[in-house]
Amino acid sequence: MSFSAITLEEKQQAFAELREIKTLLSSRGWFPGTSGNLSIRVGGFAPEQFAFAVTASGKDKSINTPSDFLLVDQNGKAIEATSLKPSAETLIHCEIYRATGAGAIFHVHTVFNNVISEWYAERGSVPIDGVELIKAFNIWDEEAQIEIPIVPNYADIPRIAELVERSILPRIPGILIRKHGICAWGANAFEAKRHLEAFEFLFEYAYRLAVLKK
Ligand SMILES: CSCCC(=O)C(=O)COP(=O)(O)O
Ligand SMILES: [Zn+2]
Repeated sequence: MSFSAITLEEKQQAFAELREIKTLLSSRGWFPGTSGNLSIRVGGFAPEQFAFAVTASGKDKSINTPSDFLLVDQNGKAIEATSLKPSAETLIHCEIYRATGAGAIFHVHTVFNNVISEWYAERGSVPIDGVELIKAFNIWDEEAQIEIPIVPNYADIPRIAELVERSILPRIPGILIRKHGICAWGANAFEAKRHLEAFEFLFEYAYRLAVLKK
């Protein structure tokens, strides 16, 4: 398979966008202990054109270096010669791209997303009722009620990836992995960031409400 369709300019632009979002999210403490990963799609949707830029595995995401990102194909394999390893969770990104046609996927571990995923684990979703920020998902119903899906966490990433793909809900641009973190996506980096921020706001809201109700 040839990826000559991806220009150096496209690659550099995707890496620059990833660097910018990585720096911002890191300043919020959303990549504790090297956790988290980010990706942006490059090229078209035909299998021979499909590729995405993804964070390299195990890096301290609060530091910017010349070797933070690489390009991978639809199966998560590097498409250029590199000593870098793609994120250990790249297969989850592959499945989300396949299922949604997204342009960017951001994954972060926070205390609020971990606690709320455990609190609602048996229900299998986090309920959110009538909160204004649901509109960040382009859901404009009066007093909208949504459920944010939760999947179990496994050591075997392909197992998580398969479950994620099966659990995606059409209106909800994200999925929680239990006691692990959130994957949020969008048509591009701007939208994926908006969705991620809305999820994190809603998780904190749900957490604080649950505490007050106790
Ligand atoms: C110490 S974080 C454990 C792995 C993980 O959940 C994660 O998000 C980071 O993995 P990566 O390979 O993308 O660095
Ligand atoms: Zn993770």
